Amino acid sequence: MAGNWKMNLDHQQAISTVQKLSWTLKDAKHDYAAVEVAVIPPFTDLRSVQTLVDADKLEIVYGAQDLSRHESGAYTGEISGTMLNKLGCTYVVIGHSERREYHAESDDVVNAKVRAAFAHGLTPILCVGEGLEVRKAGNQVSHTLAQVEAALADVPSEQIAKIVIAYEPVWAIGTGEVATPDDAQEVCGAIRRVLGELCDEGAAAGVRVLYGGSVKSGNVAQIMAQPDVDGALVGGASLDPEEFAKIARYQSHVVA
Ligand SMILES: O=C(CO)COP(=O)(O)O
Repeated sequence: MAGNWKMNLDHQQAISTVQKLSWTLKDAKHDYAAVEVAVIPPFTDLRSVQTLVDADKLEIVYGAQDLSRHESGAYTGEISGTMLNKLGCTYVVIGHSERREYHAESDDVVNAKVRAAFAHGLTPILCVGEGLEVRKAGNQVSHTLAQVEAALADVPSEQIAKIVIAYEPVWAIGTGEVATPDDAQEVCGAIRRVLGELCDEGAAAGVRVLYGGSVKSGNVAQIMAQPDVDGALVGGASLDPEEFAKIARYQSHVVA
């Protein structure tokens, strides 16, 4: 379960949020081996989160929301994979729809960033998903698979086996309009099939495919019950540590 904070919470708020998340999960005796918990704060929070996680030996992992495709140099405002690695990041979100839309990130840029992440020992959380027009036309599967294939062009199969893919239908992000469990399964299942073609079926079975878009504690269990949904990339609901802890603990509130 990964919490994408987007442009919310400064470094002081980050410390109290991660502390509360960790206490809540500790009280509930959360099994981190069963459900990994990651936070994805803004760049300016990462050093504070690293210091807290290291000092208190927390099992929560963390990552960044973007990285530069470049190694170093005259790229004002950009952050390299080397820098994120040094901050102890496990993950980096790549190709979020907000970056594709507001920063004109093309599939080529996304592909270069995926390769840069792997080159620096970071696990990409590659975001893909269709907008409303594509969904209305019924082309969500072909659109999303084309994004996956473009993002993974020339990425070696050993690396593809380690990637995390987040299917985030754009019309479900921040709208309260959650995709139905069947909608999520349709595209997540198709993503896994194409991963099987790009590496092999065994490796594809082990890739974590997440769903993202208006996930809350009240709807996460039905989505997680789908065979090809392995986790969630949570936006708004991850800003509240108690709510995010409930999402991570979805197994404890499944009604049998
Ligand atoms: O974009 C998302 C996560 O990356 C989803 O955001 P919301 O959970 O706020 O809809």
